[in-house]
Amino acid sequence: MEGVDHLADERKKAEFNVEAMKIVWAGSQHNLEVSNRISKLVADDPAFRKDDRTMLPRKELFKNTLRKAAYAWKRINELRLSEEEASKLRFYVDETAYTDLHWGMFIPAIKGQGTDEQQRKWLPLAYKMQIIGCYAQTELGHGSNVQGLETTATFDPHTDEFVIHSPTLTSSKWWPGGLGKVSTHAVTYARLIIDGKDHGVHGFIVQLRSLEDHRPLPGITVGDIGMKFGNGAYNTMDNGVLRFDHVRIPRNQMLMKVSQVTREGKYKQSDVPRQLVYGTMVYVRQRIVADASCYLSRAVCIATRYSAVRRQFGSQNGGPETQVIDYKTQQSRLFPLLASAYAFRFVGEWLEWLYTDVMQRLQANDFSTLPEAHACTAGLKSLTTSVTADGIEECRKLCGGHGYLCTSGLPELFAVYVPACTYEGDNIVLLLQVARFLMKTVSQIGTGKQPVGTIAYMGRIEHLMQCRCNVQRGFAELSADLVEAAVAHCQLIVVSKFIEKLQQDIPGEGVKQQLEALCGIYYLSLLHKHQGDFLATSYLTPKQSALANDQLRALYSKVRPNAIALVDAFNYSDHFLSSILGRYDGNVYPKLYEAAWKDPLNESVVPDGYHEYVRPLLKQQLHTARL
Ligand SMILES: CCCCCCCCCC/C=C\C/C=C/C(=O)SCCNC(=O)CCNC(=O)[C@H](O)C(C)(C)COP(=O)(O)OP(=O)(O)OC[C@H]1O[C@@H](n2cnc3c(N)ncnc32)[C@H](O)[C@@H]1OP(=O)(O)O
Ligand SMILES: Cc1cc2nc3c(=O)[nH]c(=O)nc-3n(C[C@H](O)[C@H](O)[C@H](O)COP(=O)(O)OP(=O)(O)OC[C@H]3O[C@@H](n4cnc5c(N)ncnc54)[C@H](O)[C@@H]3O)c2cc1C
Repeated sequence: MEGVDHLADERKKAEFNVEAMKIVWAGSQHNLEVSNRISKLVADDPAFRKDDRTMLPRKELFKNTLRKAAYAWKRINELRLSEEEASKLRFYVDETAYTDLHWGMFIPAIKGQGTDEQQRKWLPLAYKMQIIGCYAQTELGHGSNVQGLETTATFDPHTDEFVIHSPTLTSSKWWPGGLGKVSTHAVTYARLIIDGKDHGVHGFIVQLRSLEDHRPLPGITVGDIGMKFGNGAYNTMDNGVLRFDHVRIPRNQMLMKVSQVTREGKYKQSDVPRQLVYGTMVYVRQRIVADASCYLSRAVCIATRYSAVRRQFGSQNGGPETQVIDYKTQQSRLFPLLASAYAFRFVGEWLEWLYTDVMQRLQANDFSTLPEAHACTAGLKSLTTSVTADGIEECRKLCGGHGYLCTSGLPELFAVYVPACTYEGDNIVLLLQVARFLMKTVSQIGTGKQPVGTIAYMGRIEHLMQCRCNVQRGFAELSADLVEAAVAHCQLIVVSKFIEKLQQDIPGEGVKQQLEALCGIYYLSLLHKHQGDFLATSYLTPKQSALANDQLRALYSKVRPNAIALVDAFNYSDHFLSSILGRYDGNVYPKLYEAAWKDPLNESVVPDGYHEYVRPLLKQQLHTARL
């Protein structure tokens, strides 16, 4: 019934202060306040309706996204929202759009790789959205292999310009978000050619479309690459294709913080690592880790609330059937994901600190932690997006048949999220980077260079030092095993940061105890999943492994009465969750039934097509029956 909280009894079971946990999840009282205010602003505004997305044809869907982005920008300016509040508003609008790349990559690329003069010129235009940018790196023929990109930027000393060109079909830029129909400019990655010499991949600001009539500029061929996975989902984004036919740009539009080209055509490499040209990807990868905890927590919130509402089997003497959340199988699938959502939240906070620290060190020309930052951002992006994508799908399955309905919110959540395993770096390619970092660390053990930070534990690998085995032995041959080692390394980082979080002062009655239980579930579920490795290497005895499993089950029982309160602490509105199964009030069945009749297919009792295609069939069958 309307107005009744069908989960009230569950909420009464909570053994901790939910409001205090909301602050832990938000990161601070201030963050919680801003989230509450902006989330309500969006939820209360019908202009931000999103329950129709999966039913709109693509052109209508995309125009609707443009409308929402323009309206959001209007509200941001009317309300004079800060950058933090504006970012929160785009988050709660919850619709992938060209603005993600304008704010999330185009601007960071200029800030990270542009000179002060270039930043002064371009950032004010971008902040006012007087230009709209995208990040055009990937090509039809190359994405992972950045050094294999084919687009060229040839310096012309006669005109002091670069000539940007797409020499082959495979050099066509392909995938950049916002490129297909909206962006007026791109940070484009191309091979710098001076006097016939190839200096490798560098970033260039290139205008693509007229600021007067939005038509492509001379030499520019640009469009959308077509429909992607799922209805609605990522089809609100205009991922594009772009070709250059000898497009000329001024020399000062090469991003020159990392390296420069003088008027005379002399190439100068600053005394900074060339990898800083990859800096924008590192920035986004660390943000994607925080993003993963948001997506995973949304799916877990839906599946947990529905698991408490859903009853199936187990009725005693006509009493109520058993809540499916009480089945140990349901708990063993759901609670590790709940624990992972919290774990990723905390490792995301730490990674943001690591990234900020590296950026501050770069200011002082201290590049000592850049390799660790690359390995951590690459590895944790890979780990958290893989677990989150698989976790959203598991949450769909945890909801049985109703999880497959669009009104559950889970199919679209999965379709929107799953490319995160690929963009900003294919997850396996990134894990290979971590593996390379680990092997390099091992090769340095015994040379006096003690591992520190997240690899400090490797300093204790005595046996590797003694055998001095050829650590470079067949990296390619052993790469699958090395990828598993990389995953384990990243999981250790997540566990370590969860434990470090618990060592902080955490206010609120019972809050720390709940987080300790979730931390235990996180690492014991990993131990259970990988117990073969621990047993094979004698790190665990069979008895210890059995004890760990017993403790894991005991922790499930400890979390069970708090499960609903633990997902309430995510503080997601019904609008943001956009899920009948995940409604705060648990009023699922009446709302599912109500929603079904709103489907366009039910606008007519007899479906279009009956008279052309069904009735003749029936009549034919009737005729046969008479024979
Ligand atoms: C609340 C809101 C949150 C919002 C969240 C944000 C969400 C926004 C997402 C929007 C959606 C989509 C956007 C998507 C954008 C994109 O996909 S952009 C394109 C991304 N492409 C990639 O990631 C390509 C992946 N490939 C690479 O990174 C490199 O090519 C690779 C690292 C694989 C290989 O590098 P190479 O230079 O070829 O060579 P290698 O020999 O391997 O490395 C040499 C050396 O350099 C070190 N290295 C490599 N990369 C980095 C780096 N990024 N930083 C620092 N150091 C780096 C490497 O470790 C080697 O060092 P060594 O000492 O010699 O071992
Ligand atoms: C939704 C979406 C949005 C995107 N947005 C942007 C954007 O805004 N800007 C942009 O520039 N790009 C963007 N991209 C492109 C994205 O960055 C690339 O698709 C991604 O980096 C993967 O590269 P790839 O497609 O070349 O994959 P590939 O590298 O071709 O991967 C194919 C397979 O090969 C494997 N593989 C590749 N190399 C190795 C190796 N050395 N060893 C072992 N296995 C290997 C991979 O693991 C994978 O299994 C986007 C992509 C998507 C899906």
